[in-house]
Amino acid sequence: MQGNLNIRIGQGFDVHAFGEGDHVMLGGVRVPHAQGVVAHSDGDVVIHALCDAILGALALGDIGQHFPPSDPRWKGVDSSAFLRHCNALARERGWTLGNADLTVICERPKIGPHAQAMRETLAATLGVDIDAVSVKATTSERLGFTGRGEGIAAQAAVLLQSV
Ligand SMILES: Nc1ccn([C@@H]2O[C@H](COP(=O)(O)O)[C@@H](O)[C@H]2O)c(=O)n1
Ligand SMILES: C[C@@]1(CO)OP(=O)(O)OP(=O)(O)OC[C@H]1O
Repeated sequence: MQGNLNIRIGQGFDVHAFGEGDHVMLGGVRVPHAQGVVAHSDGDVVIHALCDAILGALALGDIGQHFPPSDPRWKGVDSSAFLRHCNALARERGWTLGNADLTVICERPKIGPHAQAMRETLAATLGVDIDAVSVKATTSERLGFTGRGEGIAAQAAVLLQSV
């Protein structure tokens, strides 16, 4: 028996096309790369997928409804602000992040060397222990848009638990 423990799950997915630039923001970490991404904000696919997972668990829509791409306030903004907002929505409703499991899908850049920094940064932004945040990566074996190096994708799964 779980007693009075309430839990919610959520999942999120995001994609950005590669474009001009010399780095990509991933999980709040600046990762050097031969290209940047095309986005209204800083284009952090990891944080965007994580925000959508949290919003999904709360049944509160998606990131584009909270931060419309048509709104100039979000132009070039650090996506950590979106994550703090989604985390606050959860806390206000009596939920805390149990854990988040994140997967980055791209051929390049290599994520492994940056995964620990992403975990630390995301855990600090969310106010949770680093053990609650997992960052994984996979190529798509050169198949599809990620395989051709046209863009980068991220998936997120979260569990929220009642405080
Ligand atoms: N952008 C990426 C993609 C993958 N990795 C790591 O490489 C390992 C092998 O990836 P496969 O797609 O061949 O399964 C895997 O363990 C990933 O952690 C990476 O660091 N960056
Ligand atoms: C983050 C927002 C902010 O306007 O824009 P983008 O940076 O383009 O990213 P996307 O993943 O398309 O999510 C929609 C928007 O909420």
